[in-house]
Amino acid sequence: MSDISLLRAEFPILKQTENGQPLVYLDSAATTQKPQSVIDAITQYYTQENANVHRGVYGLSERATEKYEGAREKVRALLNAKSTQEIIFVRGATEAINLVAATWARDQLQAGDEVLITEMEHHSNIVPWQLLRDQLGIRLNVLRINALGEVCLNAMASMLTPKTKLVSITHMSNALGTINPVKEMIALAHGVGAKVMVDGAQAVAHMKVDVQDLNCDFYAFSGHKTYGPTGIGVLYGKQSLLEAMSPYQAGGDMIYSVTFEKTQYNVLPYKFEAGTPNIAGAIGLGVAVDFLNRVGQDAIGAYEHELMVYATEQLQTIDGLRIIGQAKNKGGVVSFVVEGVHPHDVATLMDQDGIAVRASHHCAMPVMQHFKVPSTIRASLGIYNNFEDIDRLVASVQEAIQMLR
Ligand SMILES: Cc1ncc(COP(=O)(O)O)c(CN[C@@H]2CONC2=O)c1O
Repeated sequence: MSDISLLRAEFPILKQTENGQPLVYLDSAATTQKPQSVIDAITQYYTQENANVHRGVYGLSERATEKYEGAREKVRALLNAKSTQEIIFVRGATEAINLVAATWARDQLQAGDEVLITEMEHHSNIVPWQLLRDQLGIRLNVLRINALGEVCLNAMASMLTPKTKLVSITHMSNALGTINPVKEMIALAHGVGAKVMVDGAQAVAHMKVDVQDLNCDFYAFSGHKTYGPTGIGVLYGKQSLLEAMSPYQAGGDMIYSVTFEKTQYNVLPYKFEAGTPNIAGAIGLGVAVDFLNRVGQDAIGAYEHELMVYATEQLQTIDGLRIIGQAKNKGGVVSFVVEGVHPHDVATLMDQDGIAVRASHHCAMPVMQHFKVPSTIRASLGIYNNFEDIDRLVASVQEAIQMLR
């Protein structure tokens, strides 16, 4: 692992204080902080390279297009996709999932067909399928989690039927930290002919993702959770599926020719990229990919795992504190509740100590229902966190509890 103190120095926001204390940022599952290289790339685009892409026949536009499409190639390589035609730029994981629901699913699913999700999904991988259930009459089946926050492959196999047409699963839970055995889950789903969408929002910044090795049909992630800017994300899709899918949004750039009688759509990936894209965001994402490649996704995940284990051990010494989510295979997320005090009150007091944690249902209300809690306090890790951050977290939790009890 690269020198953490040198890596921390690349993140300007970490130099500031919060309520007079050095900031301890422990909400990377919500959004990661941005390295100076990403910030500089966006500034450089707007100060030296700004032009619309794909259509200009002048140097500025050609350079902007080169940067934009260069970012797409970086993402292709990061995911080990076969072709840049399989890399669609969207706003984030939410839009990626909604795009599949609005196109592939609406094209392919009919009343009585089944979609399988897990109990640990983020709302962005629950509600789109509920909308289709209510509109198309499909069945939405839910693979339950156990007391540790894990799914069971045997239980999944027993829920798959010839009517299961889509399995949509998170790679890593934002609320629990559970890392799912997605490769095995994909193989099980393909065994009954179902396609598989993987929500990778919490995975790409923490582990190497190889979409060909996984053999997933779709894979989604958000740039802002991978040290990139907000408003840019990626949908990977197998080219054969994307070719057959109806367009998602209609307008400029997604067309080849338009008459009032008929429109011929553009080739991939542009068929799914209507209108002026988030050019600066994509360029920023490309530089974030450079950062991930320089530090190493698996190295980041391994370091965060060490911090997570240390944080769990330290927090568990606190009377009345219960860790929510104790999967054997777990990423850099520690969710917990404390008997007799509300998560929001604890997090609010922790903010006074300069500690930034999330107190919420984390857009995973079914997970909260499963564990019978209204919300949790969640500390989620990034490459810039260190063991001192964990010590300050634990001390601040202890102090907040004493004040509240
Ligand atoms: C597993 C998962 N899927 C999808 C999303 C949606 O991503 P976008 O908001 O980028 O479209 C999130 C967001 N995570 C939330 C956002 O804030 N805190 C969280 O844990 C997520 O954690």
